[in-house]
Amino acid sequence: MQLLQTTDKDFSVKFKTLVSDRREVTVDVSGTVREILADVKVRGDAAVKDYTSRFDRNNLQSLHLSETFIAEHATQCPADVLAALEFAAERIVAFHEKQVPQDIGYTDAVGVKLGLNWIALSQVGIYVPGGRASYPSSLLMNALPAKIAGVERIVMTVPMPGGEINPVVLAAAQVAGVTEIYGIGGAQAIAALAYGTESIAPVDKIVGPGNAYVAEAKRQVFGTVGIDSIAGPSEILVVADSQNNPDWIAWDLLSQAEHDPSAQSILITDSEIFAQQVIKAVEKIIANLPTREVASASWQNYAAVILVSDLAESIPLLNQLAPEHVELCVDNPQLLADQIKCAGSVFLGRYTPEAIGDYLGGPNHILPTARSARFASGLSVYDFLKRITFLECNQESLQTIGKAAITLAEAEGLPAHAGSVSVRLQ
Ligand SMILES: NC(=O)c1ccc[n+]([C@@H]2O[C@H](COP(=O)([O-])OP(=O)(O)OC[C@H]3O[C@@H](n4cnc5c(N)ncnc54)[C@H](O)[C@@H]3O)[C@@H](O)[C@H]2O)c1
Ligand SMILES: N[C@H](CO)Cc1c[nH]c[nH+]1
Ligand SMILES: [Zn+2]
Repeated sequence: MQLLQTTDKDFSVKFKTLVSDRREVTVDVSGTVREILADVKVRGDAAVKDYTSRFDRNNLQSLHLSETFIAEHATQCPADVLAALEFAAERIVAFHEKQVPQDIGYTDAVGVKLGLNWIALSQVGIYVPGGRASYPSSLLMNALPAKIAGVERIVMTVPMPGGEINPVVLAAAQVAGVTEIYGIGGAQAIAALAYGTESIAPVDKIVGPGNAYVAEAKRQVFGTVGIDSIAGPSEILVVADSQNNPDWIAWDLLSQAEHDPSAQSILITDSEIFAQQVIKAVEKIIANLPTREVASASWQNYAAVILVSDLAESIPLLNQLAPEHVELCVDNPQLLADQIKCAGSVFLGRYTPEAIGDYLGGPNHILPTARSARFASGLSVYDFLKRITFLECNQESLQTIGKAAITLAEAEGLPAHAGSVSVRLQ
């Protein structure tokens, strides 16, 4: 891992490369994705099957996974794993149930009735990644908030590389009550959900994480359908002082690196000795780790240890990076946490490894990446709800507020607007 010091002359140039929001969106990916989307829009199931054969080495007869297939595979999930899924689901549900918002309804001082109702989306697509690893945890994080919001139709896609699926994914689907499942992934799955095919009816919104192809496909279908946020290749930024065990921090950095060659891991510390200890620990772990992504050159390009003279300096750097996950491994982490403006999710103290949040802390692990935490938030119940507002005047209240509306309509040069109010005032 490269070591950068904020006092170096070229620090700002090097830091800029870490901040680049183009890390996961190469021209190559957006061009490939555009072609896949256009092809699926025209050729439907046939195109989805072609790409699934090419990218997932899976020659599907049917995109849909039958009830029997799901049940047979789900029963292969070991009992201890099923119990852990159920435990995780309980914690995720408990946190997300607290998010359900209240409708608004009141009559104002002049007698106008006003209201705002939260309405669940009717049909959503949830993307469960499955290229390099399988993600039953992402299935729970996607589906449980949708269920709590009251979504009627939840359509899940999950790639099945080589025609295989981890039984734990299908057990998680049963825990979450997801039944409409298609064994497809990547941009072709996003296209099928957005445009529909012969065998998949289109949805209104697509949520969920995925690699650079999935993230780019969600960007490109936005407008045809809603999307949650860009939840692409994982990121972690650890702020740690020298009182930490370097091995613990090294594992934390690698926990996100192992997701993807485009993942990003950054440590900010105020101790050069500690920085060197963590770099060494990372190298030692990588040498013995079976996961290939962490050793890849592209991961190393986006990974760094930044040496600051005071940990207070970490805050402006962090807010610029807007990382998916932040760990604050310091005493009194709340002091730093209160100053964070841009991050997906924050983990406080030395005993809250980010991996706990990945599985069962409670908050959602589907979080904005590629600096989109500047304007977006993690998945929540709100993503599955929309709002409709209501307004009711009576003859008296229209008299009271109508004249100002006529004045504004005339000021905008829109006489029919003015007329539709004034005819009611006579
Ligand atoms: N930000 C979050 O909230 C969050 C949560 C969980 C996982 N993740 C991320 O999800 C991702 C999972 O990635 P994954 O690859 O394991 O699974 P994935 O399901 O996202 O991607 C697999 C699909 O990518 C497509 N693909 C692969 N190579 C391609 C190519 N050359 N051309 C066109 N399409 C291609 C294939 O269609 C394949 O089905 C990781 O990047 C991980 O960091 C993010
Ligand atoms: N760290 C991922 C989000 O970036 C979520 C995850 C699922 N399983 C393991 N990790
Ligand atoms: Zn993870």
